[in-house]
Amino acid sequence: MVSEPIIRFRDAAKVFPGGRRRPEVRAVDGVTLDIEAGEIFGVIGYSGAGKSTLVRLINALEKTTSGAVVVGGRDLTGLGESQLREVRAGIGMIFQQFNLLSSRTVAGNVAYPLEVARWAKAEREARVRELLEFVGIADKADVYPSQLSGGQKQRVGIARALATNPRILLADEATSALDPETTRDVLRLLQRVNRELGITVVIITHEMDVVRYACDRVAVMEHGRVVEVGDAYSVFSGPQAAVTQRFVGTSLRDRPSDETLARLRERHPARLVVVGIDEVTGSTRAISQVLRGEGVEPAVIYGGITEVADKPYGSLTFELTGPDDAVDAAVERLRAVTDVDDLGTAAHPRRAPSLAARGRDDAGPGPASLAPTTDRRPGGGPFGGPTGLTEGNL
Ligand SMILES: Nc1ncnc2c1ncn2[C@@H]1O[C@H](COP(=O)(O)OP(=O)(O)OP(=O)(O)O)[C@@H](O)[C@H]1O
Repeated sequence: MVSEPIIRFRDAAKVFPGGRRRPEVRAVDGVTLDIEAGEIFGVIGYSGAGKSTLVRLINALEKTTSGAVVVGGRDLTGLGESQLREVRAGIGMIFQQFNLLSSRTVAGNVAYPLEVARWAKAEREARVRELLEFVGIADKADVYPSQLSGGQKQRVGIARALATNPRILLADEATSALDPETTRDVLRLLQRVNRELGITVVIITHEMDVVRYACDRVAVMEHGRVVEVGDAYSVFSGPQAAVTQRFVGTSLRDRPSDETLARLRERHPARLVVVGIDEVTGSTRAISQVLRGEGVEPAVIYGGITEVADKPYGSLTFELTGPDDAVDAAVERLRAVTDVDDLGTAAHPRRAPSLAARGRDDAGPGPASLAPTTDRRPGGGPFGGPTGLTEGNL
């Protein structure tokens, strides 16, 4: 039997009414989306896209103005406050700013929801110990939050969110205040929460690397709408919506910008081609075999390959040196195995249309409000990112 999705949005909308000077805001605008039990689901979008509002509809911190949100089979529309409390009891949440109680110790913070739920003291203490072990900070039980690092604070946040055995954990920009290494640690912990405890995790983020590293599926949001949804690999290896292409571009930076290309042409005047790398058609092995043809000398001069959902993705820019007809034949052979953007030669440059859209190293940083935590140096995503084959190290 196929189980019902644990979270369903049915044409859900949340409109914040305008005032005398403010227009109304359609923060969530007609979202239809299923999140399956047991998955790690990412919601990605730039600031103001409606991610936080969407996630607040799940635990009924906001109510839909139209449409429906169904959680664990219960339509939240029309539920009374006591029924909503029951639904909320099955949902944990963690935040960017951790939201810990500064006057309580680590153990006191984790115990708090158990006190509210009236657990007996002995059971409470045992549960707190178990949770602190699970998140790896048992030695900090008696310490106050101010004495903890960001990563440790988020571990406390996770332990607290798990205290009452929720089925769903919502993580709203939970790693945005953390450095790349700590981000990875916290995402690994969320993966353990998912795999070992069977909890459905919903991660809200503006960083593609977070989705790339941790999520099974992803929804891309813009202006309150879900513009693209699917498994993380398909969405990021073949981005359809312009906003998704921007996320891929700012994260990977595997393709040369116009400026970089001009510099590359000075040093590499022969035929340049950008060759797509993916797990199916454009494997590096297939590409190497194709290029081993007669009379052509290939050299990698730019590029980046990264992993999306454990599968390779990116592109390499080659300079192909040799007689024109041999190079033409090599380009045709390449086209048979993968996507190719033919940039021509320094003497006869060609502008590849697909370069305009995807993955250029000058792809804009996004709106000014895009948090500056993403390391945008070529080859250096928050997690080390692509393999870093860029101009500088060739
Ligand atoms: N309580 C509110 N009243 C009025 N407008 C709101 C309210 N909450 C959110 N909005 C507006 O709804 C839109 C979506 O906001 P939301 O916080 O959901 O976006 P987001 O994608 O989470 O962005 P961020 O990461 O910056 O929080 C924004 O234009 C925001 O100003």
